[in-house]
Amino acid sequence: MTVQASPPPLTPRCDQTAVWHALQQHFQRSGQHFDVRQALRSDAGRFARMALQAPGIRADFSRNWLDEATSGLLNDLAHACALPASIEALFAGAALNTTEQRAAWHVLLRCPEDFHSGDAATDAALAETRAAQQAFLQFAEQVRADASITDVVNIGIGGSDLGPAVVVQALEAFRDGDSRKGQGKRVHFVSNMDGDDLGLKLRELDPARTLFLLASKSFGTAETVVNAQAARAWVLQAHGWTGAADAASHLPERLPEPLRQLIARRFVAMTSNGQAAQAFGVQTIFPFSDWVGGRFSLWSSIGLSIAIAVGSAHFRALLAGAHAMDLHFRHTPLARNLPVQLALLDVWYRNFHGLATRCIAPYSHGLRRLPAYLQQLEMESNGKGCDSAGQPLPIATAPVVWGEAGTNGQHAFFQLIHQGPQIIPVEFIVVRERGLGSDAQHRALLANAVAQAQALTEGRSDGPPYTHCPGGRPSTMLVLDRLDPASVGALIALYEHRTFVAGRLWGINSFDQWGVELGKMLARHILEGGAPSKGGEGEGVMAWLR
Ligand SMILES: O=P(O)(O)OC[C@H]1O[C@](O)(CO)[C@@H](O)[C@@H]1O
Repeated sequence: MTVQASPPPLTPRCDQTAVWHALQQHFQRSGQHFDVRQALRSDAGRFARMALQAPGIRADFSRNWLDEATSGLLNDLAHACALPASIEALFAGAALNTTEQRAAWHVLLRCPEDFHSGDAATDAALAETRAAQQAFLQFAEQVRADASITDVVNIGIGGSDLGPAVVVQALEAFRDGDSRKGQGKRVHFVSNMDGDDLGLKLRELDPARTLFLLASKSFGTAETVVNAQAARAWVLQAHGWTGAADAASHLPERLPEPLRQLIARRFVAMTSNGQAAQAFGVQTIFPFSDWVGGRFSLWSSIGLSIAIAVGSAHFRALLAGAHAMDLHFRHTPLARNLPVQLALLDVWYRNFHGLATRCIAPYSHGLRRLPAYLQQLEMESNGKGCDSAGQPLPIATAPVVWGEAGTNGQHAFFQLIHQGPQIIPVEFIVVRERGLGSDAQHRALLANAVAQAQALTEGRSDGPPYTHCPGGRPSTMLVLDRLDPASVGALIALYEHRTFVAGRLWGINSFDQWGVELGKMLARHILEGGAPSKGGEGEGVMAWLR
């Protein structure tokens, strides 16, 4: 559905406010010399004062380079940038994606059944959204009940892969039954254009028992189209197709009726471009609105793989968790608002301390792909060099986000974080309740997370110099009570809102991705036989690849 979205509010960019200059002075005077180790030692109330609570998640900010003066100024900055107006604009469905004149209205997808906005256009969008949701959730239940299907393969990339993949992995414990006994579905994700991604999966699959979910907002993304075509060819060949192997020969109008029906049974699509999906041969299509951005789409029919894996009730619980975070974000004063405080910390570290990266360390096997998901969410949204008015930005924007599940990261890159010369803020994510392991295993895992945070702050100065760790290094700890649908929903919504807030402060349109488009355009050109750009290394490399 396309809605006539109102224009976004014109809010000041952070570096154009008077508070920015006050922050610069504060940084010069004292902010840059802040000693978190000293702050923790001298202030017994620091942890309690700096702890924040949001639905399903608690956050310890006390190990950050923040004092009251800094926090006060950062909160002033948020007000000076009219952040509350931006938050309202997000919820009102304003056209925040200015280059594409679209709203970024993913919050609407998680509104509970009984929610009425009181605004006719919003209620109409809600009604359409609910009908679409009902349809794909019903289908998910049908698939779950269909013993003839053992495997489901989601083919998509970027937001049409990472969001659902992270959630399915995180909620593995909620995927009922053993698929080998016909009690649940194995859910696979294929994204890479490299044929080995799909090829290796297909080796394990039975074409008569596999359902393909084609996840693509545009239904034009090269990786997804190529993989979908390869999957269609595989299904056709397995069912006796001896015709030509090229994709054009597999279009529905070229297939005999039984094979056309076969493709319609084996492939469904979640897309905003139903026409292209139909042309491919899909008949079961779950649409979603153009105001759902790719990296914010797991709440829409793009989340079908999640609903098949864990069931529609758990999918609704995921939405409810995200909605609870939406309410926190919309209604909590900025100083206690978790997404806002995380985004302000990003501004403080990136723009004042010059810290170029942030490490994500989920101490949870279920959340091991979260760093990859956040890379797209944060870097595709806020990795921009000009503001929404088209002006080049004189300030840094999104940090490089990276990471790995703890404790694996401890035995890989934590050495550099402890003793290397550059400072890398770490975001620990821990889950209080254990999963499948024993109590002892879980206690050891949590002890390691806390120990890392402590080691970063306290450091070490005894022993020979090579054992010294400077300490004083910043970290934040996010604590989930348990890894369940509601808290996973809340966690992802938290990151979405944090990304949005940082983007608004930097004056960025967080909802487009023109840099990615350039690469796509050039790849198409080269594939069609066009020469790579003149004068560079491009031609030489192409010669090697021929
Ligand atoms: O869902 P689509 O249209 O296939 O797009 C996939 C992904 O490609 C991008 O457009 C660019 O990476 C993402 O924003 C999006 O999530």
